[in-house]
Amino acid sequence: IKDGWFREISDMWPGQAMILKVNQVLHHEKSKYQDVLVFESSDHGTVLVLDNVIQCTERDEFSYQEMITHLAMNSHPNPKSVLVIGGGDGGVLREVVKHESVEKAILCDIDEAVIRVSKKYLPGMSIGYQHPAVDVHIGDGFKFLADRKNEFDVIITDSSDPEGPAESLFQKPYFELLYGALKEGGVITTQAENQWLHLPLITKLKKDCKEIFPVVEYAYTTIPTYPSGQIGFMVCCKDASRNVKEPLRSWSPEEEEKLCRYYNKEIHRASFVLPSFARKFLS
Ligand SMILES: NCCCCCc1nc2ccccc2[nH]1
Repeated sequence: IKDGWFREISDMWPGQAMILKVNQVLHHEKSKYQDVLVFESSDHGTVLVLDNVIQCTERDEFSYQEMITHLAMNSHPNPKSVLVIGGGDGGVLREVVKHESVEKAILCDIDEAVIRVSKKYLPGMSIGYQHPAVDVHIGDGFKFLADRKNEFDVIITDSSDPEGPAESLFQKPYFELLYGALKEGGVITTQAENQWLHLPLITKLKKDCKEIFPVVEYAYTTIPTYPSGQIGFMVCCKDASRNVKEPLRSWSPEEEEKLCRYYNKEIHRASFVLPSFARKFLS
């Protein structure tokens, strides 16, 4: 932080940077895995930063949390057991428990510092931890999945970027583990980066997933404080007949209004519609 501004400079998005005005640093520590920073911004609420990369801001986190969650949950007929890998802020859990069918929601994040800090400084997201169906496991998601077979209806990988502790969550062996941990008809979503910045990575990711899952589709959401203002998801299903581009279940318009600020059944469909420069690599 210099002269009261935070700059998100990274070689993952060369030559560009999001810059946010800092009112006050609330917390800064070196955890076992990464540098953890929380600051009060002038206009985007409280901001969580891991290794100098913005993970979420109070102003726009709902876009990402709702889409990564409901694209999966509403593509499943009756999700009862759900696993979240990463997502230590608790925002995805907050979204998962909006579905009455959920009987068990487990969150596995490698870094206890992210959970601790989110509970203290991000109450609007960490509220997800309070639900009775929720269990928390601190550890490597990769290892957690290795001995779980045929256990989950939905698995959401809310990871940070490939540079850092989440590196293994972007490689084919991880998707093999996801496939094995899912029950039949299971659905996954993963944080799958930005089509303007990471098209080769996303293309490789889709190729790897298609060698494992019969249904693989890339969708994206708009989120102003992520690099280039949007981020995508890989949505996969074990059931070859499932069309994940259409919500299998949906709330009424009134319920949608009450429950979500970004997700709705129309944007579920729209989020899979890609610009031509990306579609030709991701069809
Ligand atoms: N450069 C885009 C980064 C996307 C990060 C998504 C995200 N936000 C998170 C917050 C807490 C823990 C894990 C998280 N994963």
